[in-house]
Amino acid sequence: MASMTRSPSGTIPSMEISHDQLKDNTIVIVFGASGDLAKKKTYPALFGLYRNGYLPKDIHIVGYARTKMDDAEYHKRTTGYIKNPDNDPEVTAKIEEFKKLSTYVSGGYEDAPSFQNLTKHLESIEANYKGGDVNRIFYLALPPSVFVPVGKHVRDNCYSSKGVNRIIIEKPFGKDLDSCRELLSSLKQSWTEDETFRIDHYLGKEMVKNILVLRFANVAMGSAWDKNSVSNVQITFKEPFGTEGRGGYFDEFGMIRDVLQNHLLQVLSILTMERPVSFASEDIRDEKVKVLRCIPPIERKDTLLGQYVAANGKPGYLDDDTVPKDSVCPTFAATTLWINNERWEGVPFILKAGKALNEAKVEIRVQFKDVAQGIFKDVSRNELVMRIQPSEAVYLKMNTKTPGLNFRAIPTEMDLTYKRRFTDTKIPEAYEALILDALKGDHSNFVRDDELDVAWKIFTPILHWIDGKDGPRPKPAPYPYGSRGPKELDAYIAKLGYKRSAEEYSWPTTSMSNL
Ligand SMILES: NC(=O)C1=CN([C@@H]2O[C@H](COP(=O)(O)OP(=O)(O)OC[C@H]3O[C@@H](n4cnc5c(N)ncnc54)[C@H](OP(=O)(O)O)[C@@H]3O)[C@@H](O)[C@H]2O)C=CC1
Ligand SMILES: O=C1O[C@H](COP(=O)(O)O)[C@@H](O)[C@H](O)[C@H]1O
Repeated sequence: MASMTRSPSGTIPSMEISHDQLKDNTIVIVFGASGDLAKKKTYPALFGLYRNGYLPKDIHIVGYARTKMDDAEYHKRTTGYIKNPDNDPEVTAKIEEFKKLSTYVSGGYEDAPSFQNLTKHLESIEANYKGGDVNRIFYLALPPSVFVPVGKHVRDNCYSSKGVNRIIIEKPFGKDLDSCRELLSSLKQSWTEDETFRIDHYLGKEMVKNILVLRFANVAMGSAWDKNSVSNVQITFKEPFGTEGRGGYFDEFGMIRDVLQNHLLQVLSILTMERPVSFASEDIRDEKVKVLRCIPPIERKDTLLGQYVAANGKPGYLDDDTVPKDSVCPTFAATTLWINNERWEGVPFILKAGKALNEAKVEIRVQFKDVAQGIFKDVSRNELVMRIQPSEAVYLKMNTKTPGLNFRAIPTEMDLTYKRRFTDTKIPEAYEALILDALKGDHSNFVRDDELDVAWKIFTPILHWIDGKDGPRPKPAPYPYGSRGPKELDAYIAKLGYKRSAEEYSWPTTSMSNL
């Protein structure tokens, strides 16, 4: 458990690690090493930690999957996404070092002998470790359908008898409330809560972590943080690419399970929870669960679904060979959540996410209420925007007098763009931060089982409707690849009280000659 200390500045508390931190004799085993997550995020994050000296001494990484690959192919796949745009020789040399400590074993997910073979490989590495315990971190970069057999086989066949064992599993944790409960209880038969780390990588993102500080270390922010000041909140996830080649996974899960039910709901819970007693993981997660319990299940009338179609030379969702031709799987979803507590009653929280949209952007937009009418008529509303990615930023849209001899209000902003404000800071990738947390044994930024239970309660009825469990499946509205989403979106948001700026808003500079 983490304990609180004062930072050198004496202002923002910092965390002192008193977890079971792994320092040496540790192997990270990546299951699903042939896959998309492994190549795009897990291995680049492991490399980032290695390069900066954060991994335990004598670390080894063992990839495991069914695909047969030789070492050259394995290293090509797992280092292909490591960024080195200028071919920096120091990075190139580190990549070569990294390859030397990474090996691959091929095997199945359902049969004991495959896992026994993996253990032999682990033991051959550990034979060179100098005395003491040997620690094993099992990272399941796999589809949820194999979490249970892999979790069980690893526990039965690969568990280190003299050292720390930890298992990291990826979202989505099940497909609905019942399957999540089943998944959790099956895994609990093999792994303790302390050994289990359920990743939602949005909890590792810098700006998501910053929400706690922005809210609770700023009196000005705290006092405007409720239904008296806030009109509506939008949490938006936009990706400019489709599901190309991932249809096998995506078509079964859809946009709500892929992003809304986990990433965006986590953001919402931190944005709306009450002040935790401390930064200790259980205190934070207690508050998140409390606020989630105030949210009733989403209603059909509060949901807008979409699916992208071919446009701008790009294929539609149904054109992908891995997708059934008649699929009604939503690749876009907007839903509204209501929090029935004293602070938030009546404020709509609009969660929207889509693939194949016009830009890459994840942001939180808190729109405040209209200013009292009278001397100011039709001035724009204040908005606090927290841009999670790309280019982390927080800006507050405010009205200011136009400079000069007139007396007119125009929208401007107070802007904290990280790149400008923190010029020499490298912001860690979410997976770097989370893998390091797991090595330290810190659960603060991982998902607790009761959080999942309440999260699925909110989403299960709407998902069953979309899955066609209680009637015909709803047909998503088509939207062109590269567009802003279904054409119904603007009306959907406006109905919930969102008002666009009265004046044309130009950011970050305004030319007075255009006014
Ligand atoms: N991709 C991403 O950006 C992100 C993914 N995730 C999560 O990570 C997990 C893995 O995702 P991702 O890497 O994209 O998925 P992949 O489809 O790439 O699967 C990973 C690997 O698992 C094996 N696999 C695939 N399908 C099956 C199956 N039906 N049964 C058994 N094994 C299978 C394959 O390895 P082999 O056949 O060689 O054994 C594959 O290379 C998912 O839970 C996803 O939600 C989370 C965040 C981001
Ligand atoms: O979990 C997932 O997240 C990624 C987006 O992650 P990001 O860190 O790049 O925002 C998404 O593409 C994928 O579909 C989903 O499974």
